[in-house]
Amino acid sequence: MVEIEMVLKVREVGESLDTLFRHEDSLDREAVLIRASFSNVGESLVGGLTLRSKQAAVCAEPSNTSCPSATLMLSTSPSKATVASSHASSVSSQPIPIVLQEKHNPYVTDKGHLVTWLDAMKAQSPPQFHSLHGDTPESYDMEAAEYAAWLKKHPSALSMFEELMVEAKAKQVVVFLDYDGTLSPIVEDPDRAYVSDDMRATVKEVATFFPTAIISGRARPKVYEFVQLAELYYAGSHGMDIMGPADGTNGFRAQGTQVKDKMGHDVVLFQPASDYLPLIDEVCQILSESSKCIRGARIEHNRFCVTIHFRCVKEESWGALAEKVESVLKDYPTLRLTHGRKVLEIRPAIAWDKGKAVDFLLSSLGLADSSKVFPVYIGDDRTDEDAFNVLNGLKHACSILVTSVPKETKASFSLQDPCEVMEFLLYLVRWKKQELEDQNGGSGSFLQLNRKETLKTFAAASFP
Ligand SMILES: O=P(O)(O)OC[C@H]1O[C@H](O[C@H]2O[C@H](CO)[C@@H](O)[C@H](O)[C@H]2O)[C@H](O)[C@@H](O)[C@@H]1O
Repeated sequence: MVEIEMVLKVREVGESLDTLFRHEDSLDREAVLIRASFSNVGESLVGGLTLRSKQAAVCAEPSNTSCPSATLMLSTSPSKATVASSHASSVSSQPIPIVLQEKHNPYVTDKGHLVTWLDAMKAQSPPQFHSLHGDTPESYDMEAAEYAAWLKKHPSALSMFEELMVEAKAKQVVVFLDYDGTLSPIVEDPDRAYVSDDMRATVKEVATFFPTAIISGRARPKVYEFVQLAELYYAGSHGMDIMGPADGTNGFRAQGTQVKDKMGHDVVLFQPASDYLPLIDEVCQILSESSKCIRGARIEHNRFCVTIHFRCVKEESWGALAEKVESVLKDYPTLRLTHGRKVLEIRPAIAWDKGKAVDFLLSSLGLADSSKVFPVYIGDDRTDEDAFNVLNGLKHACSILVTSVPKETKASFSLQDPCEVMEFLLYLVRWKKQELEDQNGGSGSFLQLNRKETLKTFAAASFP
């Protein structure tokens, strides 16, 4: 079978590929299209490329060496165009769709308004609550009132704990945790976003009772370096790099390719965007060079994504940084831009995100029956909204946003900061212990028995 490398461009065409080939004016493009046409359009195969219909909404362009090698499946409409990497197909029969997007700049926000990247950078960096309203007693009252109103829609997961656990009773609780801003506090230097020893011990205990995964935008090895708990599942690069213990935890074992980690342990691995690695390396290198002149800018290689930090960049230079990012990204149509807390992020334009990672982990752990499972997801960032969305589609689940200011979110509940996250996790552990005790003939209210003790532990927690 002939291997063809190409960039996939999805577009709506109302005519057959045969017609499209004839009308193409670019020589290069014709060359590829002729190669495609020789295969006879219509459920045929060209070098890993399946053309399912004459009404295909796809045209392929010749690649340069930086393009991901193609293991592509095309279908009849842009919304169905799919790309499947060899890794993905080994554990998932569903090909992963390509994300269709508007031009890189300006782009469409969730609300459908066209905004420039700069506006988006400002929007994701709202001033702290106090500076929004000034520093007068009235402004404090106003903020308190706004927060109280918001809390009615997204109540504290701590105050709702007992009600929540009524729903969780007799179900398998699965815990999904974001890293930055959830397990560790937000700090200026991403390399110093440590998790406290108390938080580590808490997560370790959580994992002894429930299958537990950390789903982060960071490179998976970096999260592992911070957390250092081998019993967890780790999904790095926004879920594009999933690893878990091969022997499973709590009797649950995720599917994936079995490999050995650096220490020689057997682990399972699932990397739906592995074809993109060379491309991401290249973009990371270019951006690291081109952003050198912008003081405070920092480029972080997150394996399957590139993160551009602007937390330490003066606001007057944000536009210049956005321009640098745009000028690089326009040459890479198979990559897309998202954003988080004072970061822009470049990632493969495949429909894979933290929500898909949650879905994947649940089904690969054999926990896809939503009537028997109670997933809990805790996260603080825009990228966690994809996971909240998935949980909202399940029968029983608990989605929690970590924030101390009102924010637009799909999460049902809230916690203020990592300290409260730890308190909630301790509640979970104690609830489980109580449940096991009750099964053995004990009784009593979890909160009555444990609240004082929990708060004591929580107060002793330190976050560097
Ligand atoms: O999905 P997450 O685990 O929340 O990771 C998202 C990004 O987190 C990190 O950046 C954020 O935390 C930094 C350290 O506190 C902070 O300096 C930065 O402004 C935040 O956006 C991480 O460095 C990124 O690579 C992750 O994508």
